[in-house]
Amino acid sequence: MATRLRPANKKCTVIGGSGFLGQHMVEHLVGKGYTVNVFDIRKGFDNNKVQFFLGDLCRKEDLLPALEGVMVVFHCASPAPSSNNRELFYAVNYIGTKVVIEACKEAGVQKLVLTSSASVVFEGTDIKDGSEDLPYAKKPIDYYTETKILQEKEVLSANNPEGPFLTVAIRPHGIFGPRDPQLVPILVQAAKSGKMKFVIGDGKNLVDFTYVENVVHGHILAAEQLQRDSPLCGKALHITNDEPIPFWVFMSRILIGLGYEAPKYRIPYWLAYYLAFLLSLVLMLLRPFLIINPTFTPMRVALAGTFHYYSCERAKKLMGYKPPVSLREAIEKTVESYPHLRRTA
Ligand SMILES: NC(=O)C1=CN([C@@H]2O[C@H](COP(=O)(O)OP(=O)(O)OC[C@H]3O[C@@H](n4cnc5c(N)ncnc54)[C@H](O)[C@@H]3O)[C@@H](O)[C@H]2O)C=CC1
Ligand SMILES: CC(C)CCC[C@@H](C)[C@H]1CC[C@H]2C3=C(CC[C@]12C)[C@@]1(C)CCC(=O)C[C@@H]1CC3
Repeated sequence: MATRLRPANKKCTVIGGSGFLGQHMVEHLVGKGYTVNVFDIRKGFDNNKVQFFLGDLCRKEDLLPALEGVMVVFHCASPAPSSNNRELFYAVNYIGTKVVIEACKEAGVQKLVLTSSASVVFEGTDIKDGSEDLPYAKKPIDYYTETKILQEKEVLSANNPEGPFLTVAIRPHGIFGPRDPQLVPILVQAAKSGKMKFVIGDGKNLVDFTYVENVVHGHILAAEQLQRDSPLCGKALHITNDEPIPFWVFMSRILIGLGYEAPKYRIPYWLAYYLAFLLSLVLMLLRPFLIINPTFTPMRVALAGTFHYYSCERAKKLMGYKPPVSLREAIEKTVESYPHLRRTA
């Protein structure tokens, strides 16, 4: 196994460090004795142990000051997946990532760890224990995923041990945990407005949900073990909780934990998908007059009604990954962290 980073090499930058995953990354890195720079378009929190650099990753001149003397860059910035802004996804995830690579090389950064997504291979049909060797989706489920594919390809092909500039992509799936602005808040909002009554499909489809601290652990392991001649160089690695769970069991545990009822009726998958598709067409036609962001989108129905879980054998074998937090503990910690979303009478 490769040697760990020496203290002198422990200066890093977290691009997207104000976001959900980014903030957890920063806390763990500081706890492990790293000197941490945060680069983001917004300041998401206060911490006098880290240095903030505010700017747009699409601008090299904004990035360069945040990369001075830095050995490792973690790139976990992206526009929110629920956004409809195609131009923004392309500009930030694809063009912006090329700028990140250029800036890293210019600043002498030696390692780039990208937060990719396991969804880069998902086309809306079942994936069971999928490995990293599955081909990229030819028809990605949305534009966010299309640009995550372009981004990952850029980062992995930039790997150049001679540089040395070493790259690796971490592919988590369904990240959840304290302070997540997406999964639990959207679920609770849907429950509050009476929309969480139906299980889509037969409820048996297994999905990976990954606790944020396990995702952080996977990133830090990869950074520390990314060395010239390491088998991690230029590779993508799934990082999951390694405990796939039926989608609706997971959702029900969160809902019940927060005092809401679990969905109890069934709707066939194809019916839910076509209803969501029809709704999205109607809302598209209405867009010049009225903007509504629906809870049920074809993409969410596909995520809720199909099997999609991934093998993390490669991460186990190549870097000794083992999720530190079990799913049971992760759900408990998550539920406890949202007292403000708990049902009141
Ligand atoms: N949340 C999830 O379930 C999953 C997320 N991912 C990936 O993990 C990464 C982190 O996601 P989250 O923390 O959930 O998202 P987030 O939205 O909480 O954080 C993203 C951060 O990127 C920043 N950002 C966006 N555009 C920027 C720009 N042009 N310049 C500088 N900073 C910019 C935002 O201000 C935000 O702080 C993303 O790359 C996402 O694609 C992958 C798999 C699953
Ligand atoms: C209303 C319900 C049908 C579902 C509510 C929960 C959803 C908001 C989440 C369930 C699976 C999640 C997920 C993502 C976002 C939030 C969910 C759709 C991602 C799309 C986030 C970005 C990725 O890279 C992939 C994720 C897959 C799972």
